[in-house]
Amino acid sequence: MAAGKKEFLVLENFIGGKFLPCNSYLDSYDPSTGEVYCKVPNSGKEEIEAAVEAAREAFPAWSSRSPQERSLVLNRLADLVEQSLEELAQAESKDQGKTLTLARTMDIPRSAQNFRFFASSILHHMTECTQMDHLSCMHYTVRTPVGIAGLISPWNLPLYLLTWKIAPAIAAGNTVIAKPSELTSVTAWMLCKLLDKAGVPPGVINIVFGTGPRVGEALVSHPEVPLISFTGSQPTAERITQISAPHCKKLSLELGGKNPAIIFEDANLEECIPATVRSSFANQGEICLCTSRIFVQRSIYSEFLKRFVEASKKWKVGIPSDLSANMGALISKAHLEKVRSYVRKARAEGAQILCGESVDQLSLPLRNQAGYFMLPTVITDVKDESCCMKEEIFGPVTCVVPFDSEEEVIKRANSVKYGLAATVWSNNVGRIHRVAKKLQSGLVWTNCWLIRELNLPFGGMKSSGIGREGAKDSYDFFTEIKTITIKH
Ligand SMILES: NC(=O)C1=CN([C@@H]2O[C@H](COP(=O)(O)OP(=O)(O)OC[C@H]3O[C@@H](n4cnc5c(N)ncnc54)[C@H](O)[C@@H]3O)[C@@H](O)[C@H]2O)C=CC1
Ligand SMILES: N/C(=C\C=C\C(=O)O)C(=O)O
Repeated sequence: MAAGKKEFLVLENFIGGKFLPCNSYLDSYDPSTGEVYCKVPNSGKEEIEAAVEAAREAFPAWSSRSPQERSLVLNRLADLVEQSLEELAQAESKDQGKTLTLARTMDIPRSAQNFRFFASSILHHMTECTQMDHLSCMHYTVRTPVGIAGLISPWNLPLYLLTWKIAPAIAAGNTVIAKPSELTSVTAWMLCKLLDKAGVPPGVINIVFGTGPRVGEALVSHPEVPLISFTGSQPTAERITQISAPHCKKLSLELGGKNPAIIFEDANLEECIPATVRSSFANQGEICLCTSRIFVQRSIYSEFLKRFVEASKKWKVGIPSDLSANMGALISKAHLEKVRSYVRKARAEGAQILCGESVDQLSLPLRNQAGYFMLPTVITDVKDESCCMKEEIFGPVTCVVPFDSEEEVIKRANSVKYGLAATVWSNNVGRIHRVAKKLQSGLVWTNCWLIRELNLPFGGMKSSGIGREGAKDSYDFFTEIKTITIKH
């Protein structure tokens, strides 16, 4: 390398158990500095063809292994991810912009847990049997892996969401072709280095890097990939649905949210305020489960707002390696501009910006001043019809509005196209059950946020997606069911 010339981390595709270079590469940025630091393969149809061939060859042997044998491999992968926790967390934080603390305590531990969880749950599935004695018949169901699974994941929780798809797919006996987001590909590439040691045979997990329109569409439209699991935005899901429709592919779509927090006057504000700050701003607000509409009962509205703004101002934005930071950088310049534009639109509509963007000053070290940082921003005096109350912003921006009655708040909470996650804060158990049941939301957390039970269904209603993931739901999705009738 010539003096003064910058060295980049150069990723390679992983196909058939081998790292393979690509003809062209994409720039990948460090969100905390705005500088290019990594080159990501810009793959296309050719690489998908090679991956399909490898996955097709690996399928008969892998799908014939017993669940116990596959479970051992998944457990070894979990061990290896845990052993590489620090290295993976450092890489995830640099690549995505999230704090090192969050990558260490949430992203990477959960990635290991995904493998360990499905290593266990695959051992416990049962099928059904019924009898028709009057016809001397019995009927039973069998489940078989679907084949080659196409897995497409986003940039907000890169390894966490990728492994949430890979683990159940291979546990059920499928082989996979995964396409991580082109914005955050590094930890997926690092995972490939662990596969051989874990005993994953060549071709069982193939990872192909590149953009959605090029390599993503080549994967989705491939006739030999009968199943697509996708997490990302609603417009991309629409496109995937269109492309896969002629092939009648199985689809699981985990999409966005416009998640309400409903705070009744009997809520414990000591617990509710810090939890709602976290649910609004964790991971820079870049989690599909983040709160972005806070409905507060009028009798406690002023007190809540004052305390919530105070707490939001203490949610520290810092460089990702700063262990005292609560929030790092947003994913990209384009995304930062998009999130900021919502704050400008709110102001133009007459809303008040109580803290954050355009109100407070962000202080950053010199080398991070071109990074994609933004302060946690709280908006009020905003109408339910405003785009800030309707559209997914996917950044550190949350709106706080008052409400009067239970009936009214349910109606308003349900008045958006999304239906992913809600939180309800109250000490009245009857009210909690009533409200939770009436909310159009795949997940409702009461008096808490983001406590995950991986056994139970995860997914959204309305434009938040199709299908559910979890122990039984993922098994159902990644297998085909057949009913067999025996006359005896
Ligand atoms: N889980 C969620 O709710 C997420 C929501 N978003 C939302 O989406 C917005 C845009 O973010 P993007 O990164 O552009 O999300 P996206 O939905 O475009 O990207 C997600 C994944 O889909 C792939 N992809 C994109 N176009 C594709 C296509 N035509 N065919 C196949 N794969 C394709 C991408 O390469 C990436 O791997 C964000 O501002 C946010 O509002 C983004 C990421 C996650
Ligand atoms: N799908 C997303 C988050 C999932 C979290 C979980 O399974 O615990 C997302 O942010 O896109």
